[in-house]
Amino acid sequence: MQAPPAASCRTCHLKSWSGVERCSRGGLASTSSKALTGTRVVAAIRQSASRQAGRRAALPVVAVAAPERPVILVTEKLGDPGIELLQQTGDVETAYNLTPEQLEERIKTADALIIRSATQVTKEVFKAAGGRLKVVGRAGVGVDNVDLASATDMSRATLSTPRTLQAIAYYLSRQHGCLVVNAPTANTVAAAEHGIALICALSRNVAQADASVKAGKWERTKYVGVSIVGKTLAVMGFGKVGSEVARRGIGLGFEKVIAYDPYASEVKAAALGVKLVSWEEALAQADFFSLHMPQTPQTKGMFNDDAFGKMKKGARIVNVARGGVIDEAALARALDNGQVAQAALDVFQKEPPPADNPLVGRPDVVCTPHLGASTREAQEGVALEIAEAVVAALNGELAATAVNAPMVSAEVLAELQPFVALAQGLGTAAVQLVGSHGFTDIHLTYNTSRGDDLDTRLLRAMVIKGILEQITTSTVNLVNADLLAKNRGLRIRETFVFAEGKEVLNTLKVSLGTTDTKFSAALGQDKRISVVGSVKGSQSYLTRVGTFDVDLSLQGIILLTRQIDKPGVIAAVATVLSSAGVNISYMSVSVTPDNDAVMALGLDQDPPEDLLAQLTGLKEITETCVLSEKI
Ligand SMILES: NC(=O)C1=CN([C@@H]2O[C@H](COP(=O)(O)OP(=O)(O)OC[C@H]3O[C@@H](n4cnc5c(N)ncnc54)[C@H](O)[C@@H]3O)[C@@H](O)[C@H]2O)C=CC1
Ligand SMILES: O=C(O)C(=O)COP(=O)(O)O
Repeated sequence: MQAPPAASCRTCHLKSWSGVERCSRGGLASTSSKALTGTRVVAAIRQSASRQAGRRAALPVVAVAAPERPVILVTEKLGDPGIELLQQTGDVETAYNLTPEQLEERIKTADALIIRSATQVTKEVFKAAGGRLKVVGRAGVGVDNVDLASATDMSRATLSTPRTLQAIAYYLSRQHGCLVVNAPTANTVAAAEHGIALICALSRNVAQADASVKAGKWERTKYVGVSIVGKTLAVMGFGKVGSEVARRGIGLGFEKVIAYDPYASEVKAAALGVKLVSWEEALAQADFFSLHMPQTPQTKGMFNDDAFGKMKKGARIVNVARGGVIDEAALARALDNGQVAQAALDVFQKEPPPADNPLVGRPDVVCTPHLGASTREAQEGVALEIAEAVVAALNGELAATAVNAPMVSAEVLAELQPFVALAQGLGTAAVQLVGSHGFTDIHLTYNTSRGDDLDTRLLRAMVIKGILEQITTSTVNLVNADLLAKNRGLRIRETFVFAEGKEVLNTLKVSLGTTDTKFSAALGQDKRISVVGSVKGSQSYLTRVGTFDVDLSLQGIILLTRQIDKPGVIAAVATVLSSAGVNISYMSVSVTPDNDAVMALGLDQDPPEDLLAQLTGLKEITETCVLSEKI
């Protein structure tokens, strides 16, 4: 078979032979843009000589003839400036309110798809696209309606990457597949303004009073409100939107604006005059709650019976984030018993909410139909932001907001592949050791034979991914990792410890700048949270937590216990676990000369809360911490 056409990289001008691949120096080959103006790159797999010989090898793509202009399908209302920009590049087709079946039909002839929050881009949609779809543009922040794994799988299915790269390809997304890009900043202010609008509407019964007047009534005593002055506002989730709400809350006259966000920077909060507090403090102190955390496994249903029960009686709640962070049935109960006085909801567990939603019909609940991002200005902003990103993606360029962009050259991928899971696992483990006050910076120490020649972009990105994806909606990749960390006020420092031998990486240490930890043994001598790991065989291992040596695979669930080393303690822990039916797959114990010990146990399942309480109830156990799945 003939080699595909050569093309030169825009960055380094070296010849590249793949239309959408990066060259070895990280630049993009220029055939992809050419391909989209004159030909279309399709995922035709070229069998290499070595594959025919029974081995798998790197498989380039081939350019074939295709229509001149790409087809861009827009399935939700997009601002005119965005449409105009897209029309300069491709044929724009708008088709709103498609059923899933209609979308699956239309997608077959699309090169790009632009959506907002209502279009579900499922596995079936990617399958139906048959490899033609190159980019999905989300005109807004949340990409929870896009099946990112399927965007990934699609490219794997069509391009079958070499076996040794599959794991890394899974993490980092494709060189040849469907990109997903979003517009994460242009609607921040709009969402914050909507939060403020709902706070005001709630405190003065604006919506209910309006409906009453329009119904011919004049109920002045029924709609007496409450003042904002003298009250405390708790901003729950102090990211882009939350911090803008806090800034505006201070201007509105709230006596105190506090924020709960275990991962936010205290410096950033203090600069806005906001005090970061713990979850319990926020619940106990606030009169108004404004929710701005993403929906993640950790935040799902976090406003439940227990949380409402800890609030001041008569608290008011506004949710412009995601419906799933509130347990809707629990909120209805809290409203029934007066624990919560009123709520204003822009988002719902299911949208549009079904007829039996327990909140929508209530007079003490104000609802808007997911309008947070719906201002003219924000929609123009996201339309332009997403159009630019989609055009760039169609031209084979990287967008800073790419959610699954091409990453690094195949050579670097291959070399660093064993360490990718390690870097992400250490980031995930480290952040789970942080207490409620967060951390200020990340320090990475590479013990490597390459010294400072080691290309750390990928590993650094994976550590940041491990950390940030536990705490934000952002999807982290090589392109945006440093920017996302910087935006959160996180400083990153890297140190190289030169090692003898040929190992690319002997150990990686991730240390977070804080003394606030859920597990004090995780603090190193420098009083920072630190974890160290290495790769043995192809497995990632956690080898040190704070000053304690451990030896445990970084997969699955890890239980850390700190204890006084005495005969019988290990057996007592094992007995508690086994009596609860929790299987221990592996165990390592590290003891200091003064009998201070840390035990690391690999568990087959998450230990229930009461089991941890039982463990800390044992006289010799001083603390416990669980590093959960997704490591
Ligand atoms: N209603 C609407 O139309 C809109 C809704 N949104 C939603 O608003 C939310 C926030 O968006 P951004 O501020 O842009 O995201 P962001 O990623 O900038 O901020 C999210 C913040 O939540 C914090 N967080 C994570 N886990 C937490 C936890 N367990 N407890 C407390 N805080 C936690 C993170 O540390 C981060 O600071 C997202 O869910 C987004 O989808 C955004 C725009 C419009
Ligand atoms: O950007 C977000 O996350 C939003 O929730 C806005 O959704 P929308 O674009 O208005 O459907």
